[in-house]
Amino acid sequence: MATSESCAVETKTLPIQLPLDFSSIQSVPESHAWPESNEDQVENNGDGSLVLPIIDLNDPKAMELIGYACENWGAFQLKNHGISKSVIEELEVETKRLFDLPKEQKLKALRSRDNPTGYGTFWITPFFQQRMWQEGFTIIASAVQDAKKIWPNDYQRFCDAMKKFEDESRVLIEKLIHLSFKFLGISEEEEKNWVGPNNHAGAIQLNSYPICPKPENAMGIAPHTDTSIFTLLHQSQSSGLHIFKDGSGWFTVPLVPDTIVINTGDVLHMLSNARFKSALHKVSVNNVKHRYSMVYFYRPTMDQVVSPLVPKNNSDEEPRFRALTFKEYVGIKDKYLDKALSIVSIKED
Ligand SMILES: O=C(O)CCC(=O)C(=O)O
Ligand SMILES: [Fe+2]
Repeated sequence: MATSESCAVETKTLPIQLPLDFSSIQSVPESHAWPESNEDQVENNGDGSLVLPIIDLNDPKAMELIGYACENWGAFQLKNHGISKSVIEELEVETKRLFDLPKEQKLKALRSRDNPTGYGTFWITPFFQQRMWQEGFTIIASAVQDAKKIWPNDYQRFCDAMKKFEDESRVLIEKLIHLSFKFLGISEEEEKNWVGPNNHAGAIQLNSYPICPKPENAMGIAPHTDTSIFTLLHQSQSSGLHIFKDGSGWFTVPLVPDTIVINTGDVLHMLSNARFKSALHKVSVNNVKHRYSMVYFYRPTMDQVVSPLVPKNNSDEEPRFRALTFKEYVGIKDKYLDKALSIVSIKED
């Protein structure tokens, strides 16, 4: 991974808020009550007519299928993704070991204004009045520093599990970049600027959603898009991720054994000149199972310039976004959240 300076997931300007001590909670407190959270949570795929694509990476048509999914959904579930079962198992064990600790223990690695890594609430929390039913742990570059604060003598297995997850995730995402760039007609020469150790920054986000006494009144994570190129996500124990499809509404991403969820983020949306969606997604909670998710974000480095790559191959198409460094985009997103993409878009006269 790159240095922490070059891939902050969290902002340095927003206030730090403490997660709730879920272990002692019997009801949803006022601070965490979302009266309307479920009003728009209608299932649209109940009749099975339209479901998030499940793609086999070994399919000879994988490139077209991935391109089609990115254009229409901004997301898909992937089979034969190459992330080993043992890596996922260790990741689950270590994530659970972390979040099962008493709150005081986790607070030893609480994020601060100057350090965007470690334990805390989801980064969009300050944008909402109500709080979310979630606690998280962010890893940038290396987990060692934060893990040592929590387990001074027993941090290595946590760090090893995270490193293996990151290494295999990176390999997979670079394959997906190759296929999706090819689909978009972006040259292999250009692709070299977006892959490899010096041209990306990775981050891991571990999320825990404890059992909630009144899930219809709570929100796991509020709707947002990721700032990444691609995001890779493993949902553990229970489904709960929902993706918004234009013209149709919210879809639940079911738990499908041996698949991993992939979604496109804001940067790929911009690179593709808005041909690929940046998937709007949110998380619901439940009253039966403690849910966990383990997420890997593949992002550019802070100094990389993001601008639409497609028009270079197609002179008829006007760029829809202005060129800016990734650092500038992260700053805009930290300030304006869901308005960020429209702020950097070039308005038609
Ligand atoms: O828990 C999930 O399924 C989604 C998490 C998420 O959206 C994120 O970490 O950005
Ligand atoms: Fe997300």
